[in-house]
Amino acid sequence: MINLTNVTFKWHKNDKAPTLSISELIIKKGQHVFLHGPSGSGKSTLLALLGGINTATSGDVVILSQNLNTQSNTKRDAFRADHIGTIFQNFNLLPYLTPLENVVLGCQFSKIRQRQALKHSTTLTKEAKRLLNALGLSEQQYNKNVAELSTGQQQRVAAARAFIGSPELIIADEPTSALDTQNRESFIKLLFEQAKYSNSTLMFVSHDESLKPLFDRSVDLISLQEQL
Ligand SMILES: Nc1ncnc2c1ncn2[C@@H]1O[C@H](COP(=O)(O)OP(=O)(O)OP(=O)(O)O)[C@@H](O)[C@H]1O
Repeated sequence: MINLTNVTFKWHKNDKAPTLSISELIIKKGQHVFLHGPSGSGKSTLLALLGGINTATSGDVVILSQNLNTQSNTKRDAFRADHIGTIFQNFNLLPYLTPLENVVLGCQFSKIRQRQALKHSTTLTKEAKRLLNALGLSEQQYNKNVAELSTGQQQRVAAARAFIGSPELIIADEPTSALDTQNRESFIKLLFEQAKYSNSTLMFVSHDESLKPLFDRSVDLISLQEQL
């Protein structure tokens, strides 16, 4: 599913040392992976490589048998729309759309994701409702102004948007940092249920190591790079 080989990444050509240097990282399909490491260790940088937002300075970043490092920006954008759902730390919801519209938007740029969504429900709106319900947002909130939702409610909308159309990879960058421990755990369990339902691999980043036991596998970015 994910296969990184001899990957280095420098933000600037003249940087003395790379921000990331990973000899090998293999993630199997369907795994729920907890990626952790101290602040500044490169977690978000790695997620940006996996999502094809940035490309490695050297090495291969292969996702679903496609080497993102040899693809054009346009191809990587299309690949991301078709195969990757992202839950951002600050959620990145569009404030002028309702929660329901925000979720449908998650598959607007991909025919593949739309087709997948329509396998589960008869319309995209119905599928968005199914996901919002499964992720714990009550129906009264579906057509509200997004700006009027609490942090926890916005997080559920962001997760439903990532999952619509069952992308093979879900990338979640510190999505629970604003929640208390109990809400964090229950939200993560809902994420796992959806990941299972859509057979998605989950890459979840957090500082909070107490969450580690909930996951199938944990990757410590510092030790990963020491394996060089
Ligand atoms: N756009 C950028 N331009 C230049 N350097 C950057 C950029 N973004 C991040 N960096 C640097 O890359 C390094 C890794 O940053 P990154 O955000 O990936 O770490 P992180 O582990 O996700 O940190 P945190 O846990 O604080 O979010 C840091 O030294 C940071 O200063």
